Amino acid sequence: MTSRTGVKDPQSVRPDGSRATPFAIAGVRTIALHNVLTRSGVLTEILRTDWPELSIAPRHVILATMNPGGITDWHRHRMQTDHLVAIGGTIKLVLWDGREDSPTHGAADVIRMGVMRPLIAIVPPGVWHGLRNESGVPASYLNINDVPYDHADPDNHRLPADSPLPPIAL
Ligand SMILES: Cc1cn([C@H]2C[C@H](O)[C@@H](COP(=O)(O)OP(=O)(O)O[C@H]3O[C@H](C)C(=O)[C@H](O)[C@H]3O)O2)c(=O)[nH]c1=O
Repeated sequence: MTSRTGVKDPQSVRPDGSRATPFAIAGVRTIALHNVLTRSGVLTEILRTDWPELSIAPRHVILATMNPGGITDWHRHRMQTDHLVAIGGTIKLVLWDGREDSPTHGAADVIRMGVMRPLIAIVPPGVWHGLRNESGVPASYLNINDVPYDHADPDNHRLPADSPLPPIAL
């Protein structure tokens, strides 16, 4: 209930800036990336196959650019595990667990992605997800995954961006 004193903030981050709470959806996680200041600018390692946190063999990489305010459909994959990395602009990634056999079925999460605090957001198969470009400029991301895209039989199932089914808005 809202009182005249307002609603107190819960803890959202730890003193080191990491998330204070685990993700609600089983299997959703992030890998922190690190910017290195160089003589000429900034350098960021995006992915190394010798990282122990990496649980896929990367086999397909796409670069996608979203227009300012652009939004994708809700979609999910049967086989591929998306590894999403924002490389320009600010992107809101919204996730909803549609896996009937999941212990967190119905749960939702939000991950904000941008180059200021780079990360890999990992989306397991079966988890509905959609992206919104929250910045006023084009926003780009890489999707690194483990199943080469099949043009004749795409591993994509969709709901409209404004579907009333998810418990959370894109
Ligand atoms: C993924 C892909 C797509 N395409 C073609 C097929 C369509 O004509 C067009 C757009 O693809 P799609 O409608 O799948 O794009 P989004 O809905 O933005 O979704 C994409 O970005 C989100 C975050 C995802 O997780 C998907 O894996 C990825 O498909 O590019 C290709 O030619 N090659 C490819 O590898």
